[in-house]
Amino acid sequence: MTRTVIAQGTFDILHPGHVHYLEESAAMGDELIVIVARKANVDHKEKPICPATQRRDVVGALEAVDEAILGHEEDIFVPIEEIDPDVIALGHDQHHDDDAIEAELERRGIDCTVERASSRGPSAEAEILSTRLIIDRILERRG
Ligand SMILES: Cc1cc2nc3c(=O)[nH]c(=O)nc-3n(C[C@H](O)[C@H](O)[C@H](O)COP(=O)(O)O)c2cc1C
Ligand SMILES: Nc1ncnc2c1ncn2[C@@H]1O[C@H](COP(=O)(O)OP(=O)(O)OP(=O)(O)O)[C@@H](O)[C@H]1O
Repeated sequence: MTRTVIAQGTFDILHPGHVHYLEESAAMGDELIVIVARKANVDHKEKPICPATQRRDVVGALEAVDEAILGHEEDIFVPIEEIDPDVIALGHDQHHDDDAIEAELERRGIDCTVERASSRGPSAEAEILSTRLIIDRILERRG
Protein backbone atom coordinates (compact mmCIF):
# COMPACT_ATOMS: atom_id res chain seq x y z
CA MET A 1 0.00 0.00 0.00
CA THR A 2 1.69 3.25 -1.16
CA ARG A 3 1.99 5.86 1.56
CA THR A 4 1.35 9.23 -0.09
CA VAL A 5 2.70 12.47 1.36
CA ILE A 6 1.55 15.96 0.38
CA ALA A 7 3.78 19.02 0.75
CA GLN A 8 2.84 22.53 -0.37
CA GLY A 9 4.09 26.05 -0.73
CA THR A 10 4.74 29.02 -2.99
CA PHE A 11 8.29 28.02 -4.08
CA ASP A 12 8.88 31.33 -5.88
CA ILE A 13 12.69 31.22 -6.04
CA LEU A 14 13.86 27.73 -5.09
CA HIS A 15 16.63 27.41 -2.44
CA PRO A 16 18.16 24.69 -0.20
CA GLY A 17 15.55 25.33 2.51
CA HIS A 18 12.87 24.15 0.08
CA VAL A 19 14.98 21.13 -0.85
CA HIS A 20 15.34 20.27 2.87
CA TYR A 21 11.57 20.55 3.42
CA LEU A 22 10.73 18.44 0.38
CA GLU A 23 13.34 15.76 1.10
CA GLU A 24 12.13 15.52 4.70
CA SER A 25 8.51 15.33 3.48
CA ALA A 26 9.42 12.61 0.96
CA ALA A 27 10.98 10.55 3.76
CA MET A 28 7.59 10.50 5.55
CA GLY A 29 6.15 8.11 2.94
CA ASP A 30 6.62 6.31 -0.39
CA GLU A 31 5.53 9.05 -2.77
CA LEU A 32 5.61 12.85 -2.51
CA ILE A 33 3.14 15.08 -4.31
CA VAL A 34 3.68 18.83 -4.00
CA ILE A 35 0.85 21.36 -4.29
CA VAL A 36 2.13 24.68 -5.62
CA ALA A 37 0.19 27.65 -4.27
CA ARG A 38 -1.71 29.80 -6.77
CA LYS A 39 -0.98 33.53 -6.64
CA ALA A 40 -4.59 34.20 -5.54
CA ASN A 41 -4.00 32.11 -2.41
CA VAL A 42 -0.74 33.75 -1.40
CA ASP A 43 -2.22 36.48 0.75
CA HIS A 44 -0.05 36.27 3.87
CA LYS A 45 3.00 37.80 2.16
CA GLU A 46 4.11 39.42 -1.13
CA LYS A 47 2.70 37.76 -4.26
CA PRO A 48 5.17 35.43 -6.02
CA ILE A 49 7.23 36.84 -8.90
CA CYS A 50 7.29 33.67 -11.01
CA PRO A 51 4.16 32.18 -12.64
CA ALA A 52 2.64 29.10 -10.98
CA THR A 53 3.46 26.85 -13.95
CA GLN A 54 7.13 27.81 -13.69
CA ARG A 55 7.16 27.27 -9.91
CA ARG A 56 5.48 23.89 -10.42
CA ASP A 57 7.95 22.80 -13.11
CA VAL A 58 11.02 23.66 -11.02
CA VAL A 59 9.69 21.86 -7.92
CA GLY A 60 8.67 18.89 -10.07
CA ALA A 61 12.24 18.52 -11.34
CA LEU A 62 13.58 17.76 -7.86
CA GLU A 63 14.64 14.16 -7.23
CA ALA A 64 12.59 13.98 -3.99
CA VAL A 65 9.36 15.04 -5.74
CA ASP A 66 7.26 12.43 -7.56
CA GLU A 67 4.76 14.97 -8.86
CA ALA A 68 4.15 18.71 -8.54
CA ILE A 69 0.69 20.08 -9.25
CA LEU A 70 -0.94 23.49 -9.43
CA GLY A 71 -3.16 24.11 -6.40
CA HIS A 72 -6.89 24.74 -6.70
CA GLU A 73 -7.79 28.39 -7.18
CA GLU A 74 -10.55 28.55 -4.55
CA ASP A 75 -10.61 25.53 -2.22
CA ILE A 76 -7.28 24.26 -0.91
CA PHE A 77 -8.90 20.99 0.16
CA VAL A 78 -10.00 20.00 -3.36
CA PRO A 79 -6.61 18.44 -4.24
CA ILE A 80 -6.51 16.81 -0.79
CA GLU A 81 -9.88 15.14 -1.44
CA GLU A 82 -8.72 14.05 -4.90
CA ILE A 83 -5.34 12.67 -3.76
CA ASP A 84 -6.53 11.34 -0.37
CA PRO A 85 -2.99 11.40 1.11
CA ASP A 86 -1.74 9.54 4.20
CA VAL A 87 0.34 12.50 5.40
CA ILE A 88 0.26 16.27 4.97
CA ALA A 89 3.73 17.66 5.71
CA LEU A 90 3.62 21.29 6.79
CA GLY A 91 6.72 23.42 6.53
CA HIS A 92 8.46 24.50 9.76
CA ASP A 93 7.08 28.05 9.52
CA GLN A 94 3.95 27.57 7.43
CA HIS A 95 1.19 29.74 8.68
CA HIS A 96 -1.39 26.97 8.79
CA ASP A 97 -2.90 25.79 12.05
CA ASP A 98 -2.27 22.04 12.40
CA ASP A 99 -5.39 21.52 14.52
CA ALA A 100 -7.60 23.44 12.08
CA ILE A 101 -6.33 21.32 9.19
CA GLU A 102 -6.86 18.10 11.16
CA ALA A 103 -10.42 19.24 12.01
CA GLU A 104 -11.18 20.00 8.35
CA LEU A 105 -9.73 16.64 7.26
CA GLU A 106 -11.98 14.90 9.77
CA ARG A 107 -15.03 16.93 8.65
CA ARG A 108 -14.36 15.84 5.06
CA GLY A 109 -13.76 12.24 6.14
CA ILE A 110 -10.14 12.20 5.02
CA ASP A 111 -7.92 9.87 7.10
CA CYS A 112 -4.57 11.69 7.01
CA THR A 113 -2.00 12.80 9.61
CA VAL A 114 -0.54 16.30 9.74
CA GLU A 115 3.22 16.52 10.38
CA ARG A 116 5.63 19.44 10.66
CA ALA A 117 8.97 19.44 8.85
CA SER A 118 12.06 20.97 10.43
CA SER A 119 13.92 24.13 9.52
CA ARG A 120 17.26 24.19 7.70
CA GLY A 121 19.63 26.93 8.71
CA PRO A 122 22.41 28.31 6.52
CA SER A 123 25.37 25.90 6.27
CA ALA A 124 27.64 28.58 4.89
CA GLU A 125 27.97 32.28 5.75
CA ALA A 126 26.55 33.62 2.49
CA GLU A 127 23.57 31.24 2.23
CA ILE A 128 20.13 32.83 2.25
CA LEU A 129 17.40 30.26 2.72
CA SER A 130 14.37 32.45 2.27
CA THR A 131 12.78 33.72 -0.95
CA ARG A 132 12.02 37.06 0.65
CA LEU A 133 15.65 37.54 1.74
CA ILE A 134 16.89 36.54 -1.72
CA ILE A 135 14.65 39.19 -3.27
CA ASP A 136 15.75 41.75 -0.67
CA ARG A 137 19.39 41.06 -1.55
CA ILE A 138 18.64 41.42 -5.28
CA LEU A 139 16.93 44.77 -4.67
CA GLU A 140 19.83 45.88 -2.49
CA ARG A 141 22.46 44.97 -5.07
CA ARG A 142 20.60 45.50 -8.35
CA GLY A 143 17.72 47.81 -7.36
C1 LIG B 1 -3.25 21.08 3.12
C2 LIG B 1 -2.92 22.21 2.18
C3 LIG B 1 -3.50 22.24 0.91
C4 LIG B 1 -3.22 23.30 0.04
N1 LIG B 1 -3.83 23.33 -1.19
C5 LIG B 1 -3.68 24.43 -1.96
C6 LIG B 1 -4.43 24.58 -3.18
O1 LIG B 1 -5.19 23.72 -3.58
N2 LIG B 1 -4.26 25.74 -3.89
C7 LIG B 1 -3.40 26.72 -3.50
O2 LIG B 1 -3.30 27.73 -4.20
N3 LIG B 1 -2.67 26.61 -2.35
C8 LIG B 1 -2.81 25.48 -1.59
N4 LIG B 1 -2.11 25.38 -0.42
C9 LIG B 1 -1.04 26.38 -0.14
C10 LIG B 1 -1.64 27.55 0.63
O3 LIG B 1 -2.39 28.21 -0.35
C11 LIG B 1 -0.59 28.54 1.17
O4 LIG B 1 -0.49 29.65 0.35
C12 LIG B 1 0.75 27.92 1.20
O5 LIG B 1 0.70 27.01 2.24
C13 LIG B 1 1.78 29.01 1.35
O6 LIG B 1 2.80 28.52 2.11
P1 LIG B 1 4.21 29.26 2.08
O7 LIG B 1 3.97 30.63 2.69
O8 LIG B 1 5.06 28.38 2.91
O9 LIG B 1 4.61 29.32 0.65
C14 LIG B 1 -2.35 24.33 0.47
C15 LIG B 1 -1.77 24.31 1.76
C16 LIG B 1 -2.06 23.27 2.61
C17 LIG B 1 -1.46 23.27 3.99
N1 LIG C 1 15.08 27.39 5.40
C1 LIG C 1 14.06 26.53 5.35
N2 LIG C 1 14.11 25.36 6.03
C2 LIG C 1 13.08 24.49 5.97
N3 LIG C 1 11.94 24.69 5.27
C3 LIG C 1 11.85 25.84 4.58
C4 LIG C 1 12.89 26.82 4.58
N4 LIG C 1 12.48 27.87 3.79
C5 LIG C 1 11.25 27.55 3.33
N5 LIG C 1 10.87 26.35 3.79
C6 LIG C 1 9.59 25.68 3.57
O1 LIG C 1 9.32 25.61 2.17
C7 LIG C 1 7.91 25.76 1.96
C8 LIG C 1 7.65 26.81 0.93
O2 LIG C 1 8.05 28.02 1.50
P1 LIG C 1 7.94 29.38 0.68
O3 LIG C 1 7.60 29.08 -0.71
O4 LIG C 1 7.08 30.30 1.47
O5 LIG C 1 9.45 29.84 0.71
P2 LIG C 1 10.14 30.83 1.72
O6 LIG C 1 11.59 30.86 1.34
O7 LIG C 1 9.77 30.47 3.12
O8 LIG C 1 9.44 32.21 1.32
P3 LIG C 1 9.50 33.54 2.15
O9 LIG C 1 10.93 33.74 2.59
O10 LIG C 1 9.04 34.54 1.14
O11 LIG C 1 8.56 33.34 3.29
C9 LIG C 1 7.29 26.08 3.31
O12 LIG C 1 6.73 24.93 3.84
C10 LIG C 1 8.46 26.51 4.15
O13 LIG C 1 8.28 26.19 5.52
